[in-house]
Amino acid sequence: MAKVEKKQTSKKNNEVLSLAEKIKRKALEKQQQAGAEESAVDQKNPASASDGSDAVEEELEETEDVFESFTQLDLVPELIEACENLKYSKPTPIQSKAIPPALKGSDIIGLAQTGSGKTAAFAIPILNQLWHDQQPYYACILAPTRELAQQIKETFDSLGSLMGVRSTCIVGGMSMMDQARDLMRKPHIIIATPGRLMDHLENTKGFNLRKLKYLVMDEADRLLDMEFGPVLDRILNIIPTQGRTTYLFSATMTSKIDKLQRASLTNPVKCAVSNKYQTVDTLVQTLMVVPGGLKNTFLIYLLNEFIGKSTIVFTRTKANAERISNLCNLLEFSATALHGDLNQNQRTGALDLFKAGKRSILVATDVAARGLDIPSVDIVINYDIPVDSKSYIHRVGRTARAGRSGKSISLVSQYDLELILRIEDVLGKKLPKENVDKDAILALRDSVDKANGEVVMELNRRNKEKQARGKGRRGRMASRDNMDREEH
Ligand SMILES: Nc1ncnc2c1ncn2[C@@H]1O[C@H](COP(=O)(O)OP(=O)(O)OP(=O)(O)O)[C@@H](O)[C@H]1O
Repeated sequence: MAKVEKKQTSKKNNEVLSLAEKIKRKALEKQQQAGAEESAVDQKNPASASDGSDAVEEELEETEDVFESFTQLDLVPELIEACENLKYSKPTPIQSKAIPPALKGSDIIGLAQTGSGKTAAFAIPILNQLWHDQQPYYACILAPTRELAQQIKETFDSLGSLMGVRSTCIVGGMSMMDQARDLMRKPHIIIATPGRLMDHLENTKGFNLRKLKYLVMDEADRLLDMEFGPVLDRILNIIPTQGRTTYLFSATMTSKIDKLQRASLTNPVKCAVSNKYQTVDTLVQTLMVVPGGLKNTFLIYLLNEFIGKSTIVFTRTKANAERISNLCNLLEFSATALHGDLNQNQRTGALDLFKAGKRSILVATDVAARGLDIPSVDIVINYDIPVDSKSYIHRVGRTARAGRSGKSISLVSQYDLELILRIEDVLGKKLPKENVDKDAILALRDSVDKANGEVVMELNRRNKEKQARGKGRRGRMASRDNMDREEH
């Protein structure tokens, strides 16, 4: 019996694989017909893909604080050398704006587009001061997701590599015991997600932040929103206000005074490089209007068009991320999924595979929307349009970072029209429509639908198995530790 089932499954798999071949061949033929030349022109001159409606951009705020090198910034030599080692030839605009007042001891509200070097803008002044005043638990950096916290730690470690800086990452999903041991080693810098930090403040003997000198909220608008609010208030109540410097950084900042007051800033200096929800000029953003029931087909068509490019596909739900990732793999695109239903090892593993180029497609929920810096990402596809316009800004900001070019395409169904209008409103421009060959897309429909059916069946089977084993996560979902999932 088992053998028959296995044979049938393998027959089905073969069928789907040959369909995959067919899909790829068709799309490649189409691509060749369209001519490689055209796409080369678009890549060299990304603006040519837009309809020109985005030509008028509001002027950026004054650029008087421009520094041509880090040596002009009055930093300790160890930091200047670390910047050189990282190939940072000169400060980015937000670094030029934020570092001088930060070195003078001001609280800072830093606003600049995605990928513009905000992490170093707050890390450099902290490390510079730490050099003069080495103390354990000197600075605490809060971030909304575990992966972002880990990445910020890596930036502190490389910038502080010549200074003997000790840092530790305190995030959910990892062993409390190991983290308590790391905290007992008295690191200078703690990078944490709020829920897990609070757990340690309450439960880890000998750990407190009474002498904290710097508090940074990266992705501050997210940390100050409803979901993180209560735990953040508790953290802010515990740590000292006297003698503490506070930095808030984000690409999208709340202007609500009550929210900012919550962070108890003292005469903050506003360092804004972008003066509204702004995306970078090197990013080409388009949309595709997708007729009902054709989203998967449009997506597979696009992935074929961009075959070999490093792509992030964003979905609204964990289930969609899992399904799309499986669909891609069944059709022989190399994909991996990143969402909050995976355990931390799986999450880290998926991200590592994608970063190392071992998978060219990352299918993710908004857990990957903010902060992640993967310079190789060429394309962002919004399979589902985000409900929150800010999320759109952060998602598309995973490409076109640090002056590179990149492209984002949003798949817009009839139900998303209002959302996309809101996003266009926030961006202050219309998103041009992608030119598509509808016949070429429709030719893929049956094959993609069939493959999707296979995937849905398989995932249902796995879910039933999981339920039978009683491994539902529902009970754990509500816990504070899972707040850094960044999913609703
Ligand atoms: N002065 C510099 N010169 C060159 N590259 C830099 C400089 N400062 C930072 N970078 C690089 O720019 C990239 C983006 O930096 P970072 O991740 O800090 O951006 P961000 O502004 O925090 O983006 P996001 O809003 O998406 O979190 C990183 O790869 C970083 O190493």
